[in-house]
Amino acid sequence: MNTTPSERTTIVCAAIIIDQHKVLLTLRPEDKRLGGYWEFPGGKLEPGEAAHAALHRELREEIDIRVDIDRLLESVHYSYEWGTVRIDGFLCRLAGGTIKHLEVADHAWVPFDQLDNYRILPADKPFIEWLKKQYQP
Ligand SMILES: Nc1nc2c([nH]c(=O)n2[C@@H]2O[C@H](COP(=O)(O)OP(=O)(O)OP(=O)(O)O)[C@@H](O)[C@H]2O)c(=O)[nH]1
Repeated sequence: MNTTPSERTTIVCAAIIIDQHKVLLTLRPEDKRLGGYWEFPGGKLEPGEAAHAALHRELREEIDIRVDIDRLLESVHYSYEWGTVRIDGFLCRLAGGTIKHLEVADHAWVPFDQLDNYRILPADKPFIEWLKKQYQP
């Protein structure tokens, strides 16, 4: 049976958490696919799971924080050699907790004008470009 492109797309939620003109990036562990790249915390939706619920779950599992979700910034489609992802990037504010490295190798609060210094997953480019536009020297 043929599958449509949407059936082959992995849906991922990502939290773009902004605090005092800095954004939170997390470092993927070396033993994961695309290890060593920086990304926004988040992950794959489980079957039947809503995006907001997935985001809260992933943030608890990966770094043990809580957020308030403001809005969906953008859905980005990107094809890696192993498959296509749709990343739903949500603008968020920190609501509680202290960051722990439960499933990440490191974290950084990055000023928008220093994002180019980080090796970030290529799919995240539209989010990065949007953040850089928010920086007004
Ligand atoms: N969390 C996250 N994933 C991203 C981003 N950008 C991006 O391309 N991805 C891709 O989306 C997928 C998310 O998978 P993941 O490995 O983080 O999710 P997960 O924790 O649920 O997966 P796992 O249970 O297989 O370990 C990965 O293929 C990752 O490369 C991003 O900014 N944040």
